[in-house]
Amino acid sequence: MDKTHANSTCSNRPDLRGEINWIPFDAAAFVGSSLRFVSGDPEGNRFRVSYYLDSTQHLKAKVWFGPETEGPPGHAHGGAMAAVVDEVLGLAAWAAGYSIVVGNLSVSFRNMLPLHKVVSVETKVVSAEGRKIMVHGRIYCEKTTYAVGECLCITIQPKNINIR
Ligand SMILES: CCCCCCCCCCCCCCCC(=O)SCCNC(=O)CCNC(=O)[C@H](O)C(C)(C)COP(=O)(O)OP(=O)(O)OC[C@H]1O[C@@H](n2cnc3c(N)ncnc32)[C@H](O)[C@@H]1OP(=O)(O)O
Repeated sequence: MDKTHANSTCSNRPDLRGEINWIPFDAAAFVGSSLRFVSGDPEGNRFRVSYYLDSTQHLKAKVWFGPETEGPPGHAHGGAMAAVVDEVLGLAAWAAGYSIVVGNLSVSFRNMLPLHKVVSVETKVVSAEGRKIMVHGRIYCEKTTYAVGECLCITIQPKNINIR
């Protein structure tokens, strides 16, 4: 699949191509292969995820919510959306150069997310004060916002985590 061409439509097929000027970001090469819960099964029926950096170096993701993310009939479980926000916003801090774990995560669910939908996740590191890195982001497709997240990340010593 060519991930370099624009795709701004809300297809029901898991087309995870990025938008114009997004550059593929290899999360496993960057932080190791431990991120299996959300992005570790690219052929599975839970999530399928592709990561990118946009032209301003902010981390973006295209995420397909498969049938195994179901909560309300036909729609994604809130925990599934929260898991995506947790991973993508945490990874955004890593991509910005901070070795972190997530200390506190706030997720506001704004619209029900239909299963089989490809959505985008945008992120922004909004502050860095001492060990506290604040990352904001949201899950959206075109004009619809499904969830908004605020993620307080705490820096750790890299030796406290083993990369696999
Ligand atoms: C070499 C590379 C390895 C690579 C490796 C790959 C990793 C690849 C990652 C990919 C991207 C991640 C994607 C998934 C992200 C997760 O899901 S991470 C998993 C979920 N999170 C956790 O399990 C974290 C569990 N919590 C902890 O381990 C510890 O509480 C923490 C967060 C490390 C903090 O503990 P601590 O180091 O003892 O620090 P502590 O002195 O308590 O707090 C430091 C400061 O932070 C504040 N703080 C701490 N926790 C909180 C909180 N929950 N709320 C508010 N403030 C807090 C404190 O108030 C304190 O503030 P100040 O007093 O300095 O003003």
